[in-house]
Amino acid sequence: MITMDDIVREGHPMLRTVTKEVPIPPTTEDQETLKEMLQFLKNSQDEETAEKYNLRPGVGLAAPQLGLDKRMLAIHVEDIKGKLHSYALFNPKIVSHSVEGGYLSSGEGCLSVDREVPGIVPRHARVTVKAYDIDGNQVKLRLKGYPAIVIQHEIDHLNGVMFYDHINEENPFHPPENAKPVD
Ligand SMILES: O=C(O)C[C@@H](Cc1ccccc1)[C@H](O)SCc1ccccc1
Ligand code: NI
Repeated sequence: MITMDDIVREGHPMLRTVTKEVPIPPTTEDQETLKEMLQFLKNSQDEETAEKYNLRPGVGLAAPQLGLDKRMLAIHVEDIKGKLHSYALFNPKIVSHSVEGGYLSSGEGCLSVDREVPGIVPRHARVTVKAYDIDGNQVKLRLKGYPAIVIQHEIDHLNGVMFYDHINEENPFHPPENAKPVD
């Protein structure tokens, strides 16, 4: 099982790498890894398991955070209406997005960053993502709200981008133009 020991931290070169597409159909090895990534998120959100294995709660995880040069990610997060968005994706791509921006008013964190970095992270309010599911089938997701923020955070990891790269240095809490808080 994946634990915090498997997650690379700031300074690791893979966190600043534009990662490689995964061959489709996926190999059994890549399928197993992606399944473990989703299971990590479920484990991290289960109080007993998280305490037993000292897991930080996570709503998303990208393969480069495990030191893997692969474009694959998992998200496991409820939206504001309580609908669960649980996805394990190969080669995700944002194919369109809203003009309107969105952000978490409390800012963001990262399992690969062992420090607080305060500030608003400007993102798109809504995104349409094309990807391949665990079986190698093409999927198209239209996400808004918190799930949209999470998948943008994870796709950033596939491109070597950290959440704090987006924070306004002069005024970290300046609300971005034409954007709304999603939480
Ligand atoms: O490091 C990661 O990629 C996982 C992040 C994902 C994240 C996405 C959007 C906004 C904040 C974080 C972790 O989930 S950070 C820990 C966490 C857990 C629950 C809720 C918010 C943050
Ligand atoms: Ni992160």
